[in-house]
Amino acid sequence: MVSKEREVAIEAVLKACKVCQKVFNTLVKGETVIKADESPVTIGDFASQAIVSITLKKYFPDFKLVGEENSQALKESESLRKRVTGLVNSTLETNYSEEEIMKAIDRGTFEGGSTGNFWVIDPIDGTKGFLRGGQYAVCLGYTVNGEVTLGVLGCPNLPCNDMDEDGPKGCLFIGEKGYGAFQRNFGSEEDIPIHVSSIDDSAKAKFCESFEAGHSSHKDSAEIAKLLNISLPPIRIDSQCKYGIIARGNAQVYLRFPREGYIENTWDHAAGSLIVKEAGGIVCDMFGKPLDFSQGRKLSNNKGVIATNGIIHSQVMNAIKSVFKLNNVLLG
Ligand SMILES: Nc1ncnc2c1ncn2[C@@H]1O[C@H](COP(=O)(O)OS(=O)(=O)O)[C@@H](OP(=O)(O)O)[C@H]1O
Ligand SMILES: [Mg+2]
Ligand SMILES: [Mg+2]
Ligand SMILES: [Mg+2]
Repeated sequence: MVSKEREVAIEAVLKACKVCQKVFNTLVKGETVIKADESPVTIGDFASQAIVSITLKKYFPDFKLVGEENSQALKESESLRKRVTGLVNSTLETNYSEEEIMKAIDRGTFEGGSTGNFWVIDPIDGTKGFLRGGQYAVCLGYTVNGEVTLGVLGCPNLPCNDMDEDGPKGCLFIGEKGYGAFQRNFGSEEDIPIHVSSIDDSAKAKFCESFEAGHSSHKDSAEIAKLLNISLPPIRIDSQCKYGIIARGNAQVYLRFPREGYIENTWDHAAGSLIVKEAGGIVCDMFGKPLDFSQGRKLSNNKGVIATNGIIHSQVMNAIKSVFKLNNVLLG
């Protein structure tokens, strides 16, 4: 059975991907703003969040949305406001006012929590990757009583076939609780079932991690890979595309060890973690605890993220334990 939420999420993410691709080809200096946490946000992030919000409202007028972005920077800049409004209207073939666009973006201020139904949007995950022409993803999750039940990732720059850079690019990953995980290539309507890799020997495994060492310690992951006898170099890509490549079996392990004190945002993990689980994998934090999406806008009960193909999960967790013990870090 295909839920209405799933079809709407696919429509929203595809339209948002379209605007991101449009922005990448026309982005000029001054259309990127640096936020208080020093991360970048572009007119693409704002336009993408507005498009997802408007699309959700069309089908679910009372929807609630936890979104990464808000309209503050647009309130302060007429040129950004005009540009985002123009992008949304040209993509959706609509005629919304600047105020309506900002209101749509600000639907994303919902605080989340453990009850009721709400959506979770990262309009561009991997904004730095997006700016670099690398990997990024539009990530939309749906949460029921604190649990993610639907996830759609739109990955415009990801190769459709394995990691073949010379072949076609652009695909969606779709996961719905209890119904498995699928890949749909841009321009196609076929949902191809995907499954995690069946590799059971960690020495043959590949792992992936953040492109940015500041987002996840490359040094810790290299030590863990060594203990697991992994000899292949890591796949370093931005965004939740990492969950996508675990889900379809291009890599067996995703390691994420953020700096001390960093708490993950729900929108950085909601959609991707469900897709890996529905593809047969396991997702948890660095202590082995399941990701807890019931705590509001952040994963306050978790630290770091580990995703595996399931088969080698306990080997990976044991390697993590011994490396962090060696480094005198207390594991809870
Ligand atoms: N210090 C720190 N530590 C860990 N994670 C952080 C940190 N700062 C930001 N972020 C979040 O990381 C999101 C980018 O995803 P990745 O880290 O997987 O990709 S990459 O590092 O860009 O390769 C990125 O998502 P976007 O803001 O959507 O790009 C951030 O939410
Ligand atoms: Mg960001
Ligand atoms: Mg993000
Ligand atoms: Mg983002």
